[in-house]
Order: sequence, then structure tokens, then C-alpha cells
Amino acid sequence: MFKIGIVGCGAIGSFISKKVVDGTIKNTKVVAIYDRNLNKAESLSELTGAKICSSIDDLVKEDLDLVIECASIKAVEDVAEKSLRNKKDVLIMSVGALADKELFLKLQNLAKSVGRKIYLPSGAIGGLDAIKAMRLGKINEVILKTTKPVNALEDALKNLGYNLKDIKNPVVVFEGDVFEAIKDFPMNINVSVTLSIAAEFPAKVMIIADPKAKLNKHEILVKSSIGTLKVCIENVPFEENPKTSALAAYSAVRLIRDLAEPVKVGT
Ligand SMILES: NC(=O)C1=CN([C@@H]2O[C@H](COP(=O)(O)OP(=O)(O)OC[C@H]3O[C@@H](n4cnc5c(N)ncnc54)[C@H](OP(=O)(O)O)[C@@H]3O)[C@@H](O)[C@H]2O)C=CC1
Ligand SMILES: O=C([O-])CC(=O)C(=O)O
Repeated sequence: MFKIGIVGCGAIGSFISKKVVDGTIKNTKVVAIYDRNLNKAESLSELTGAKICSSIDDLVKEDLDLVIECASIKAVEDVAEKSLRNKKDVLIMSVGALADKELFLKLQNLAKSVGRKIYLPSGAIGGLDAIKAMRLGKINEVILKTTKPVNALEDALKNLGYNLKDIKNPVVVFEGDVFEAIKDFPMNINVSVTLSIAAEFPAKVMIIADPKAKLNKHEILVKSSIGTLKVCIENVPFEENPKTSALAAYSAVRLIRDLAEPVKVGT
């Protein structure tokens, strides 16, 4: 039995748990969970039978094969470092944290020294298999254009001083590099950091708030010496958390399921 622990019992944590319980992820058990919101941890515990831990320290001491971070950028350092130090592999959803190069290198070196893995799912985007192969040539440009409904960007837009009622037409609310993008939109643009890590090249990012949009759209352009990649993905958002595309959770489920598969398809 493959034993997992989950930090963050929101949209993604709940979805992964459901897929363990319904057998989509086979031979797996959710053993331990932690969320700063006890109510959310309690409903996931009812579903999975998992132990509710009182802290991240508590959770990483359990007998686990994999710890899944699906909480927030701020939680990543603690979850990943403590999981690795306790000899557990870790899957990170809040990949935006790794825009901090020092943190990225620290975790990478730690994983190497303890012989464990850090998994970064493709999340809400696609095409990373091709981009990783292109990286073996020369990458010249990486662009991500993300269009989301206004409510999906609500928290970040309010912090940036936008009055949401004034947005009547699609408006460019951000244009700049990946490092600034994730600072301004920490809950919306983790994918720009995943893309940049796969390409080993900092993405240029544009974010558009569209009051008529119903889907989270990510358009990727990568130019390289091997060829040009264009990917456009239009994701259905989660009802419980419209900031998050359902594909992000499906991507994590697929990654966990594939860990046990004898055949690996895609780069
Ligand atoms: N890689 C990718 O492609 C994608 C990544 N994401 C990221 O994945 C993460 C999970 O997303 P999602 O499930 O939709 O988020 P939710 O907000 O639905 O769930 C996150 C849960 O984690 C809790 N939480 C947040 N910080 C901590 C902490 N430090 N310790 C313990 N619990 C914490 C939250 O509590 P509270 O309610 O109190 O905040 C909430 O219950 C987010 O960081 C999101 O930005 C999302 C989409 C795509
Ligand atoms: O789910 C999405 O469409 C992307 C997202 O929120 C993120 O990358 O943070």
C-alpha cells in the first residue's frame, strides 16, 4: 500500500483524496492530513479515515511514502524541507514558491543529499514534455498569456487596487516577468513558474482579467533552436475554488497514479 500525507485540504487536496477513495489512484491510502482550517481537515478525515495532524512537523513523522503540498506558497518551504529531512518524497502544487532561486537550490540539494524526489506536476498547463526536450537545444523565448474570469483573480486584483466593478471589458492586469507575476498573483500563476523551471528560462507573463470569460485560459509560446511550441489550454475551474483549474488536480492525480506504472509515456 502506497501511503500519502496531504497538507492543504482545499480544492486540490479534496479532489486527490476522492480519487484515492474511489480507486482511480490504486493501492493507495491517505494516511495523514493537515490544514490550518480544522473543519476542512475534519471533512477529509471523514472521507479518507486519515489521521488529522496538528502541525506539519507532526505529519512528516508519520509512516508516509509521499507528502503532497496543496496549501499555499508560504507553506512550501516548511512542508518540503521537513518532508525531505524525514526521508519522504514530496509533491509540490504551489510551485510559485520555487521562483525563489535560493529556496529552489536548497530543496534540490537537500533532495539529492537524502536520496528523495521533489515532484512538480504540470498542473494547469500542458506541453512541458516537449519544452523539457527543447531545453536540450537552445531556448530563445518563453511567453505565457493567461486569461481568467475576474472572480478568479479577485484577491490579487483587490490587492493591486483594482475596483472589480470597473472591469467591464477584458483588461491586461499584468505584464512582466515570472518573478513579478508570482509576487502579484500568488494564487493564480504558479504555472508560470512551472513553465520557467521546465524551460530553464524565465517566462514573460501577461495576465488578462475578462469579465465574460468562464474558463481559465493559458496560452504558451516557446521558441527554441529545436522548434516552436504553441499550446492553448482552456480549463474548467473548480466550483469550490474558481482560482484553480480542475486540470491542476487531475494532473497531480495522474502523477501519483503513474508512480506505480511500469510504462512511462511522455518525456
Ligand atoms: N501548479 C499549478 O498548476 C496550480 C497550483 N495551484 C496552487 O495549489 C495550491 C492549492 O490550491 P487549492 O486546493 O485550489 O487551494 P484551496 O485554497 O482550495 O486550499 C488550500 C487549503 O490549504 C490551507 N492552507 C493554506 N496555507 C496553509 C498552511 N501554511 N498550512 C496549512 N494549511 C494551509 C488553506 O486554508 P485557508 O482556507 O485558511 O487559506 C486551504 O484550506 C495553492 O497554492 C494554489 O495556488 C492551484 C492551481 C494550479
Ligand atoms: O489553475 C490555474 O489555471 C492556474 C493557477 O491557478 C496557478 O497556476 O496558480
